[in-house]
Amino acid sequence: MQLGAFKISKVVVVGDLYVGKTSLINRFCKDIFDRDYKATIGVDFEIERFEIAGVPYNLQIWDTAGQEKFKCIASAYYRGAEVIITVFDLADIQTLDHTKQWLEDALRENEPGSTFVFLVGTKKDLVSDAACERIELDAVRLANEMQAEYWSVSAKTGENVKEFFSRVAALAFEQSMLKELEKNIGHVTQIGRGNLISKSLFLLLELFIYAFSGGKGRGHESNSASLTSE
Ligand SMILES: Nc1nc2c(ncn2[C@@H]2O[C@H](COP(=O)(O)OP(=O)(O)OP(=O)(O)O)[C@@H](O)[C@H]2O)c(=O)[nH]1
Repeated sequence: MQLGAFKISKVVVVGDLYVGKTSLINRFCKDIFDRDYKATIGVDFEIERFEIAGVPYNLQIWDTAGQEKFKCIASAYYRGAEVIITVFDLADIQTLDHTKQWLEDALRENEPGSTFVFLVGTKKDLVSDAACERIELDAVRLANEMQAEYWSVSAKTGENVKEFFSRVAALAFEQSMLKELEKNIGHVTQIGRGNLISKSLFLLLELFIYAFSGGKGRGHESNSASLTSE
């Protein structure tokens, strides 16, 4: 199967300084947590490898600087994002107010309707369950306005981090397949005698049959797809 065309998706992580963007990425990609703060200068990125339904698939995760003075460097990397993750600190409610602006800046560099948006509250370990629930009322309302999916996580304890990125990978993978399908919708392949079927549709069907007949990747599983992070 020729699946090379959709094997990488770009994910851009934005938000105020000190909200925990680097820590979130490091917990997921390296399974580490550093309590010392080192500001991101400009941008940085990690590539995380998955296997979805037996297909190798990569997420290129861009960590951007929250500091104002680096904003113009970081914004040069927003283009071509399939996923935008807007991050705020559950223990610093002001950072939630700034997420809309971060999202607008990131969306400006991308085609309308071409990105999945997530709103993520970090440092869940620093707030009580009751406080978290109160903040989440506002966060979910804002997420609806932003047409984003809301998640709360802790890079320190690791709570929800794998689950969150599994969801990101599953949605990005699905989006890549649909894009591939749209691109090739005109190209038809003859299957057997007389049956015409889009090559990509055929490919998709093959993939789904494989996925749902137990052809799962190795390693941890998410709610929505079987993923292996290598
Ligand atoms: N308790 C706790 N502290 C966290 C968590 N995530 C990040 N931190 C701390 O918050 C501080 C800032 O984290 P960073 O990940 O560097 O923040 P950032 O958003 O990447 O910051 P910039 O690079 O300046 O944009 C660090 O001291 C981290 O240790 C968390 O989930 N829980």
